[in-house]
Amino acid sequence: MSQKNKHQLPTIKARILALKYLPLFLKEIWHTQPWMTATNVVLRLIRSVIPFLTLYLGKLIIDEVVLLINSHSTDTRHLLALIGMELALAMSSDILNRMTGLLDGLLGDLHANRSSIQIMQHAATLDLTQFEEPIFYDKLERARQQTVGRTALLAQTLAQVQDIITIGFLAGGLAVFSPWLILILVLSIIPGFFGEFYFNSQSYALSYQWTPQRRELDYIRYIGASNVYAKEMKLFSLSGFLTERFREVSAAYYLQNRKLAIRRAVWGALLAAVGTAGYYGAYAFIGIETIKGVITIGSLTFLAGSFRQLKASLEGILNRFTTISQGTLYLRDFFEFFDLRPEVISPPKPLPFPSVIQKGFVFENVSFKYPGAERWVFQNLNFTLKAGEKLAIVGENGAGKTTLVKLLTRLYDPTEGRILLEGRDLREYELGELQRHIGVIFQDYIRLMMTAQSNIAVGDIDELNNLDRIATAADRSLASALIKRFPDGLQQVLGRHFSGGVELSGGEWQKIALARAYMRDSDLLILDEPTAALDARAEYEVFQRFAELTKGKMALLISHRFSTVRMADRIIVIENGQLIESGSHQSLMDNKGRYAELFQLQARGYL
Ligand SMILES: Nc1ncnc2c1ncn2[C@@H]1O[C@H](COP(=O)(O)OP(=O)(O)OP(=O)(O)O)[C@@H](O)[C@H]1O
Repeated sequence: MSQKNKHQLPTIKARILALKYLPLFLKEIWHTQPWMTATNVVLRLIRSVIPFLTLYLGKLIIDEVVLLINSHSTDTRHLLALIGMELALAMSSDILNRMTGLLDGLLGDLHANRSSIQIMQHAATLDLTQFEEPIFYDKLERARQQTVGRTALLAQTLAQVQDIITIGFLAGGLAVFSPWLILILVLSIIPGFFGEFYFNSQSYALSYQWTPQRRELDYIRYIGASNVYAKEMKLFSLSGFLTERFREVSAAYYLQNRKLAIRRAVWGALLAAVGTAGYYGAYAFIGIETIKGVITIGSLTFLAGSFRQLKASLEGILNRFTTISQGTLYLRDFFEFFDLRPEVISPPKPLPFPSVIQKGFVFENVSFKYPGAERWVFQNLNFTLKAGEKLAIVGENGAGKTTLVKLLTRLYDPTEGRILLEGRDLREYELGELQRHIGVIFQDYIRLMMTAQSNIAVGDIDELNNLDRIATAADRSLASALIKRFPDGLQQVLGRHFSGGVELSGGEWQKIALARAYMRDSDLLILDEPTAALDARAEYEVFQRFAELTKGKMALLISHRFSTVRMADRIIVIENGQLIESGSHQSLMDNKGRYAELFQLQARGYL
């Protein structure tokens, strides 16, 4: 796979460094729900003492039984008291396990919800440019995908703390008897630990390297099963093409994964055998010491039990350490995603948006190329969008019409030159305020598979529940006739994505989208191909209303339809990144330049 970037692989050092994200993560968890986190920690602390107490009680019980047998006594009160205590411990242990499990689950769910919201909120602050970079998407994908992984990480980290305390007690008990046992113990688990650490690194590396392919698989899965593409999938018989690509990529990933899984299983078995041998070595040693009379039978069970428990806990800790350090690498992706900062931002002391626009917008020597692209979309573009003017932009496909809208709304900033509003650079205004004062309906407007009400309210989402306003907007865009036909009126779910939804035609969707423009009382209204899908009558009506409703306001129209374009006060023609003509429909026709040529072409096409 060509996209495998070896140099991007996280090194051991990177993994250790990534541990620094753990405290940040715990802080996140704490903020998710402080009382739940605190209760969880306290319960785990209590739980961590129980194994030691249980083993010690076991020793006391066996010694008591031996004593009773040897002394031929029938006074079992002490024995029963001890057994009762062990019973109480066993029950508390179970209850504590269930409670911590419950809290882990609840906290995990809360954290997953919280972080999903944080990811969406942060993504919304980022630049459009960032969304166009595959590396950004990979990072976002890893941050998003690991939501479940982070939930597990929480349980693992808390269990780790619990086991470390348990180990402290058990190791104390063993050390009192013989420090050698501790040494045997450590030696028997170290090989297994390194094995786990190594294989976990490999598996993270694999999943890291394959993020682009996994994204591609998700994408193919989506296209292959999407209602949006179903008709083309059928008519172009794309299913075979897509499944073949899916098979190819998924099989390659499977093979890599399988190789690793097999190596992991084989080495895991060998290294575990070393650990088991260590345990039985220690067992033999304790057994011999008991026969020699150095320790009691109760101590034999206590030590053997402690040893077994210690081994299990230590293995747990070491294995968990590798899982946690792997988890922290994903945390790194998560926190790095939040470290991404947008570049298109408001200045520290922004200008207030002008209450009345008098001079309009001026493009001053604006040159622009998309980040990473070679080709200039504009070079030294100069024009003015005057106050109160309705300006249409004409240009062939790819001339840069939509790009111009993106620059006006500061989705991008010019590469060179500047755009002025009332004589001041757009970058001096507060970004959010600027964008709120401009209403844009893009060519590829968002089609929410939600109610008609929500779809129209997109134009000013704060007015979601203002039904009067929504109904008026629908009236103005001719969407109201459509809504009357819906069984659920404004509550009708649009699109076929969810049950009960109705699908709309292209023109019907466009009427809904146009209603958004009337939701906002914007100073500048931009319609990018607003009527492309409308029939001739609807187009005529839409524009009649549009002219009335935007009287005195600025509007920018982008259209390939000259019947639309000619309604504008002024038309500019863009070609090869330059403005080549500008004027009213009549003056441009009289000019007999490019506009007149394109107009004639279209007119002939209609004949
Ligand atoms: N995000 C992007 N990254 C890189 N290049 C882009 C991007 N978006 C558009 N372009 C390029 O910029 C040029 C202008 O695109 P734009 O969408 O502004 O054209 P347009 O005039 O609106 O075209 P159309 O009439 O087809 O809608 C095109 O050559 C296009 O390939």
